[in-house]
Amino acid sequence: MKPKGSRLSSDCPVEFPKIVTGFAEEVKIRRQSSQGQNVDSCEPKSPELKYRRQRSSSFVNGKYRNKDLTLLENKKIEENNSNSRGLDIGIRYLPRQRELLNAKNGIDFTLMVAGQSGLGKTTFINSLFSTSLIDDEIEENKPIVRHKSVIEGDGTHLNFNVIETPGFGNNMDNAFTWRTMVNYIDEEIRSYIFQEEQPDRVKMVDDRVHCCLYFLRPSNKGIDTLDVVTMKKLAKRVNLIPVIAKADLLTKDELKEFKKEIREIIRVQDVPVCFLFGNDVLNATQDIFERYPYSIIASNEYIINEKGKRVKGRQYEWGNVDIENEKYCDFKILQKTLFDWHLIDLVESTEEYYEKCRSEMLRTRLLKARDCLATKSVEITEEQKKFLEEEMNFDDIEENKLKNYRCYEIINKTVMDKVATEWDPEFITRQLEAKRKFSELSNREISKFRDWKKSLFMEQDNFNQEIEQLNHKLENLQLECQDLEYKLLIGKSSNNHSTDSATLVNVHIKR
Ligand SMILES: Nc1nc2c(ncn2[C@@H]2O[C@H](COP(=O)(O)OP(=O)(O)OP(=O)(O)O)[C@@H](O)[C@H]2O)c(=O)[nH]1
Repeated sequence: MKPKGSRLSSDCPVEFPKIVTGFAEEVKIRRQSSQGQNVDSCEPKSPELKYRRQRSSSFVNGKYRNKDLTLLENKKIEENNSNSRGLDIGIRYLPRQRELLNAKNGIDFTLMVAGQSGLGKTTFINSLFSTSLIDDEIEENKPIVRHKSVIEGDGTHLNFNVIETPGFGNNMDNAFTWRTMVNYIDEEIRSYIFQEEQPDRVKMVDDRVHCCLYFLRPSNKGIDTLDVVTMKKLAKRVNLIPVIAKADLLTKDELKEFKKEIREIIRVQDVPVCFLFGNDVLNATQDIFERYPYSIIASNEYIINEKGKRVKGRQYEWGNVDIENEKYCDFKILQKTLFDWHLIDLVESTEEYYEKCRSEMLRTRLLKARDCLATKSVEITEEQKKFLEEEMNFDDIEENKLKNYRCYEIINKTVMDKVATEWDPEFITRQLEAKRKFSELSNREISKFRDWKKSLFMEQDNFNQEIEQLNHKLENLQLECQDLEYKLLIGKSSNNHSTDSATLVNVHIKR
């Protein structure tokens, strides 16, 4: 059984992180490879990118010295600087101080692994570090599972969160399966905005998603519609990087073709990769745009590679595959992209996106306050109503200054959650569908009622006609009776010879 606290449902914000002790080993591997052959082939060409990588790398490793120089040379530079008679006292040490501070505080990084079931997402996460972060027993009934870990190494640490989406795409109707992930990403942003408004911000939980690796099934038949739709939805709110899972199931040529095909589909379908980077850092992050989709082979098993080293790899009847060998897949490059080269780019771009969401949400709250005065869609007290009516200027929001905060208080998280639900595409589609069904049903009932009314009128007509015919018959019978009576009277009078002719005439006239 998995240890309690390492995996919790999305609705529980309090978690106990898992501390990974194997990171030092991982750093060592990284250092070895940075001096060795593997990384050389993917050295950045532009000086800017080189600088950014150095910056990211020295940050992650907790270093604040120039990596190209020895410790002694660094010390000499420092001494020279301190002997420069105060001429260069200034801001030149700020970056170093910032690096030290970052190294001390560590950094929060949340990675979402999305994609259809069984593509090796869990195995990939567990392959990243020398210790497994996720236990294999997954509770299928939870749509979002969060794993928290603290990765320690070289005097700094990384609060690494992994968001898994087990069972994605397993439903009969997958029309809105993407909504769970999209809602999670949006909700984390929303809840961070509201946490920032709290007086005590020490215990803030930051689970904003910085990057989403989207796992694509290895095939030579393109991408499923579900994957295209989901990537489209995710790409607008998170740095999305598509990856080809289980790349060992394709031959080298098939993999090359499949990569080309995916790039074409992504271009045609307009799915932006790492959308939050914007254009400013495009040069620095160009390698992601050039390389995607990354092909991955993942494994938690160890093998002995060609150099006799114990490495993570997969064993086949025909031989072994070292997953870190760039000849077979992009596992190592992706690992470096995420943790060595672009970690800060991913976090900072998400921060920028968050700022945009924040200002958008605050504006929405003010507009909602104006709407609720007009439509009474939110329950507010008389006092609040008076404040909104008399003191707020909704035409020029900036004019209100601090009064806006009072308004934010009235339109709180509960109201915004309701608004989010009302804007939810599934909610809207289901609402429209329900309306359509209701109108279909009521139209059917109305037409049934009309038919029934018509048949009733027809029956009534028939009855009226029958009544008329019966009346007619009755009248005829009455006439016949009177005729008979008359004839009877005439017969009697001729027999008696005393019949008063005037009376007979009267009777006849009456008839
Ligand atoms: N051939 C091959 N098999 C892999 C690879 N990665 C993972 N697997 C295998 O695929 C199976 C499923 O892997 P998981 O990591 O559980 O897949 P998942 O995407 O997490 O699955 P869900 O949790 O259901 O979403 C396991 O048997 C893994 O050993 C790979 O790169 N190549």
